[in-house]
Amino acid sequence: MRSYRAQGPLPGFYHYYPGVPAVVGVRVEERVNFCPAVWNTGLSADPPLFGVSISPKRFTHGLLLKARRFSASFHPFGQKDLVHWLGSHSGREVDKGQAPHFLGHTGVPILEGAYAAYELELLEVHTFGDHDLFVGRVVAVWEEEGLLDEKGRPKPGLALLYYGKGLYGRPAEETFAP
Ligand SMILES: Cc1cc2nc3c(=O)[nH]c(=O)nc-3n(C[C@H](O)[C@H](O)[C@H](O)COP(=O)(O)O)c2cc1C
Repeated sequence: MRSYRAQGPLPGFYHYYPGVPAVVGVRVEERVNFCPAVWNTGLSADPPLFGVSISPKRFTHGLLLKARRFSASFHPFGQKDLVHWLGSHSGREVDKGQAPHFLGHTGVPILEGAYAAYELELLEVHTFGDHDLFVGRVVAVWEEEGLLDEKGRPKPGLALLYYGKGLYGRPAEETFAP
């Protein structure tokens, strides 16, 4: 294998991809915005905590601090064009609230078409380098039963995967339970 010493920002810090992007939905008064975040992770099962790492450059960042609640939704690969559009335009320039969505129990906007979504209440924000980790407590869950298997997992081959630098894919339909 080739190796090189890491100095400063890496040209491609993406070797842990492909990842499943979460679409972060946030609303402040009438303003609705959506921002895909592939830097997302479960943090705790009990209580259910989920985090998204968002750059302060994003319009979403300021909205999250104001709203203190947000959604995170997970989408089929068929929605790749929409997810890519949401992730390549800023709410500062376009109204991404025009994307089809509904409001959850807590009033957070949830992008239509998801196989699953969380409603989260913002618990803490921690800065790690050039991104801030927004940690939310899951207060409601939405699931599209027809898109999930009997254990609540997305059906094989369904989820949208992000490979970085504008490349998307989907998982194989073949699965293994060793
Ligand atoms: C698939 C995908 C994943 C992304 N993941 C992140 C992420 O984890 N964190 C982040 O800050 N930006 C991420 N971005 C970039 C933002 O989504 C993008 O800059 C977006 O246009 C910001 O919108 P806003 O300015 O309306 O908040 C991602 C973009 C794409 C396309």
